[in-house]
Amino acid sequence: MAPTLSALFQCLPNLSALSITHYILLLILTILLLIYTQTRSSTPNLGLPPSPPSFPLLGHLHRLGSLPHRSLQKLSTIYGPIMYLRLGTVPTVVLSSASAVEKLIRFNDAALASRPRSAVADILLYGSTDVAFSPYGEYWCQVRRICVLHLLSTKRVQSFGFIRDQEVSLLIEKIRSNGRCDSVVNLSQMLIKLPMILSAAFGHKFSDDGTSKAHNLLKDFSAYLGKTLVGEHVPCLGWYDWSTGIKKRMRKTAEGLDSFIESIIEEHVKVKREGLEEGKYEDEMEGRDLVDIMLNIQGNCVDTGVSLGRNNIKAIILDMLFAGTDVVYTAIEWTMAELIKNPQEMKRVQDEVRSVVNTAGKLTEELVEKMTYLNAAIKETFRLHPPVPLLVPRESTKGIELMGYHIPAGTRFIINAWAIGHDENTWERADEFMAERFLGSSVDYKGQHFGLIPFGIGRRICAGIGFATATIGFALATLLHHFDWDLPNVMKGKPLDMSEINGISVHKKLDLILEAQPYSII
Ligand code: HEM
Repeated sequence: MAPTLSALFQCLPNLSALSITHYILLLILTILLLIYTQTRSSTPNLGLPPSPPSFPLLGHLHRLGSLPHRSLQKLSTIYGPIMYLRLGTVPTVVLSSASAVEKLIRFNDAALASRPRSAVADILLYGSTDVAFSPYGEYWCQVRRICVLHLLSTKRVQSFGFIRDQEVSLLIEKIRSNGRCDSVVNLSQMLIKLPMILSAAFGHKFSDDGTSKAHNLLKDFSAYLGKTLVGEHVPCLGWYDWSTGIKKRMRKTAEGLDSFIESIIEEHVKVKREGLEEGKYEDEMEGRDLVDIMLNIQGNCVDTGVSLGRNNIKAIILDMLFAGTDVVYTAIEWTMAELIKNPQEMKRVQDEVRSVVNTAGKLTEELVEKMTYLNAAIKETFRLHPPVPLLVPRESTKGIELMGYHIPAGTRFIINAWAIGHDENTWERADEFMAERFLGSSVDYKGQHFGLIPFGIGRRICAGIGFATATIGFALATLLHHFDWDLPNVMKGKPLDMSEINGISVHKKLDLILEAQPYSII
């Protein structure tokens, strides 16, 4: 399959924003590249995995398209579950099957525990000093440990149960009061205002305005983290990023988020200062939120071995903020969309939730854990719509032998969790939503079953699985218990639009607008 002109243009974002001069420049460049387009296979015989034809200079960048998880999955049906791509100058291996990932992680977890340097993460995450993008090493180990210990451990997650309860009750109240005028609800817009992580991690109450503002910035943050900067991959085309103004826009988003996080930190500093002045502030960690704890550790590396500066703290807060709001909300939205698309599944889940709650008298997180059909529906959604479909890229720190190929150190690894979830070799009727496939099955998403890896795998697996699943399960059970959900009359009989919009987390493109009828026990 020869690379096409239109395919090339797909990889270059925001072309519509370009002037005619840029188009002409690009056209000339493209023609030059086409003149030099070579052979059907660009893989030199170095024992590397199969590779599609490529352009000189751009390599396979143009193959990513606007939804890379889908483009790469299509390519994998031709070139196999392990493919070699050259993204500009960046050697990249893409894995698209459970068995390929299992072989990779079982034997090479440590060699694959680092992240590649990313110019986007450097701009947005204070030089990649957060947990998710920092390279493997002592700093990563310590900051991950701090987050797990003080925010994400099972004990801490349980202790935030009352916050989830409060926030979800508020959401239900908002939907009810909206329903007094109109039973049609923009559920997506309601969900983005669920500020559970804000309250849990930052001990902070935000207005609807505050959470909406933060959410809009986080939406851009996600979109940028999912982008491929041309100049990062092909340094001599760095002018292209400059000409589109993308870096300038990224910096603006970073500044917006910075001032939001500064306000959180400043409030903590003020409370601490006032407390100390009044002799009421105790230094013990128990009961303090993550920001307090990091401020206490700031500049003091005796206990932890790392010294946290203000920017490090902000980077870590941003990680938690993004994962705890945007990614969690994405999962709830996809599950509701699938249940609406599959009314029989909706009925089974809702019958289960209501029967459990009606018997117990009140919904609790312990009860949610026991709701087998609801939990099966959540797993099925993670399979079909992993919120972070390409996980977060890895980079090999030493040479690896994998499936008969030799992959040198310094190679980027993309693991396509979306392709794995849609793989007919692992899943029967893979494109259908069938929650019951998980009933009585031990398959879960905690990194032991390589066919279902929405939270990743190995030592860089998501640190917030407990927080995420407690929030998602409780929010969904409450929504399904309190309301009957359907499409609004004008949309009935039409297929629900499930288009996606790209980012590091992949959202539903269109808001989920539903009719919510309050449920009452007769
Ligand atoms: C549905 C919700 C979520 C999904 C699908 C998700 C998914 C992921 C994925 C795919 C990774 C990369 C794993 C890898 O490289 O193998 C990751 C990393 C991470 N996640 Fe989550 N996540 C979710 C929620 C959360 C929450 C609520 C938090 C914390 C508040 C969190 C904190 C983290 C952190 C700190 C990392 C970086 C781990 C590391 O690099 O060591 N996540 N997550």
